[in-house]
Amino acid sequence: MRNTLKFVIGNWKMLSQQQHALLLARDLASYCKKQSHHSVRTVICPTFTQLVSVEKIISEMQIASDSLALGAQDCYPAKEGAFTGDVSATMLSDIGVRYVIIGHSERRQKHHESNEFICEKVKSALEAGLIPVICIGETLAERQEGKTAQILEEQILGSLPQNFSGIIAYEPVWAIGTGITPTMDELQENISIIRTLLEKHQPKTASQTPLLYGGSVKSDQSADIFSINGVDGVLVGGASLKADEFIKIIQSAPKD
Ligand SMILES: O=C(CO)COP(=O)(O)O
Repeated sequence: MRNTLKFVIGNWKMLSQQQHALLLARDLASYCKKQSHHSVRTVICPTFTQLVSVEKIISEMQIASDSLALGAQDCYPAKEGAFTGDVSATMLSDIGVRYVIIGHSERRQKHHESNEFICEKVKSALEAGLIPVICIGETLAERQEGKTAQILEEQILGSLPQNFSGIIAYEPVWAIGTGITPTMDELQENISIIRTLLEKHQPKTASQTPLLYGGSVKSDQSADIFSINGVDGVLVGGASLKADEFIKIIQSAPKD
């Protein structure tokens, strides 16, 4: 899977109002319907309240799921129960969601999510048949203290269950929403560190694990990011909310 398939995942965060979300989904679905190759998989992750209507658009337009798929931004690690305000992975799967972002730094920081809690979410997503997209990455302070490799190792060790199967997104916290991206050298170095850590801690599945980059990805540098050895895709925030910009990013992915 790693060598050929490229992922372009749009994380809409809590940034899309309903009307905008529906228009965006329609535009992206029309583009993906015309795509003749299936070596690029686009995944869009609207907020919970928009999942059903976006799923309806994708299914009514009969888009092949290997071209455009639906993702959620989080899930709770229990099948059901008295968890006010939460949504389980099974509930997401039941409405046609196929991917779920887990452990985004905005949740790690603003909702105080620990690696252990994230690991429970990953397990529940896998049990529900969803493909988890686990976010890892260092803060600016950790980077400045030279702790990047240590933090990445702690996150990989703590957030991933044994024989993990899913996707990893490297999102340096200081690059999210700031317009700043790592230099290509720094990105190459950190991608290599993550690959080595995966081989060490997840020896059975590391070679099959797609590794994405996220953090201020725009269409003018996405081709460079794709050209980095070991990068299998991008996780896009702000730029995924504009159809033309996001489509340019999809187009910049190498096609086999
Ligand atoms: O957090 C991100 C994707 O999950 C990145 O967001 P931006 O692309 O807006 O920096």
